[in-house]
Amino acid sequence: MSTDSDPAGVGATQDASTPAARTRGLRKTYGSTVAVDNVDLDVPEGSVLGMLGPNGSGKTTTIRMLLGLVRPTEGEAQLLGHSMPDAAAHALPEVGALVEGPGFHPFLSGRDNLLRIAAAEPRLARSEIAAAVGGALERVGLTGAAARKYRGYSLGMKQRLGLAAALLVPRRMVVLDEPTNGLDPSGTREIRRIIAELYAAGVTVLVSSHLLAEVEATCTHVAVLHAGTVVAQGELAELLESGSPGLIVSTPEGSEAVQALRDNRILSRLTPDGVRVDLTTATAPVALETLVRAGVPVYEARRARTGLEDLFARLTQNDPDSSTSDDPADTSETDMEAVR
Ligand SMILES: Nc1ncnc2c1ncn2[C@@H]1O[C@H](COP(=O)(O)OP(=O)(O)OP(=O)(O)O)[C@@H](O)[C@H]1O
Repeated sequence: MSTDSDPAGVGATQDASTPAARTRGLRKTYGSTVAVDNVDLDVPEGSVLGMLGPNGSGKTTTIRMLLGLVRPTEGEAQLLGHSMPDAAAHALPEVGALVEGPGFHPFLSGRDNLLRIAAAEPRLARSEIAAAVGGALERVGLTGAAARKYRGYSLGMKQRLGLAAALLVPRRMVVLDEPTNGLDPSGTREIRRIIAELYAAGVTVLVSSHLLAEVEATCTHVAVLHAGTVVAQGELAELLESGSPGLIVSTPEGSEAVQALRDNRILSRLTPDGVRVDLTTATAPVALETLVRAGVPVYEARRARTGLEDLFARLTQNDPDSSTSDDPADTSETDMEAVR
């Protein structure tokens, strides 16, 4: 952490309780387009925070402001305690980032591109460069393609190379903008593994995604963006548990089902998805047994969406680019690939 004299007032003032990244009243406009509006984001130190939002919700713009690549129209952005973009030189050496357009040279091989980036990395001694590049290529599964020219790489290989560049040296924080974009299912699994490794090593990770299932699989915290604004934020487990637990029962006799449950003091209501049983008033087996005993045919019973799932489904239901499977746990990796 920097303790340099700081006449511009842009240096770090960070203790253990300070978030690794923080924004207050962050806003960015492009002409009449409001890309980000009044965003207050906290990325706790040591967390994996998923910035979740449909396409165009402001994820990339927020990340770019945090990394000092774009100057906010209004508000503040702090990275590792440093004000961005003014103190970028203090914060960025400790941050690895994968953002759009990483600027690789098309006619150089993957390895040579990384060697160029590694040569400009102040934290790597000359004698360490070859091993760092080899290690990063290995980590993202690109060793076999390292000698091929970048321009021949698939989108997934380009993503992997960008990730390798972000992981050339150990970092305090890693920022990944849609890292699974263009990856096949095995590539997606590798990204999850790398994020889990970073988390285990105490590295703070900020990762954006437009898929709830993706965030559920990798993150400890989540911030949901919609139309440039944070609409929900907190620990993933808490947000997933928000809302009362419920069971959705599919039956052609909905009214009879609700009546039978009511006769047994079990709360339920008819919804477009089926009969929603309030599981604070009975367990699922008891509710189902009640229905069966009353002669109500039960075609299917499944867990109702949590508050977060509900919220995200509502935000994305008109977005053709987003996966809106009824049950996000069902979103297969093939689906994830298909929606990009
Ligand atoms: N340089 C720019 N000039 C004009 N408009 C922009 C610019 N960058 C972003 N926008 C607009 O700001 C809004 C937010 O874009 P942003 O890329 O931050 O969203 P996103 O959530 O990252 O979306 P995606 O997942 O599609 O990348 C969009 O309406 C976008 O068109």
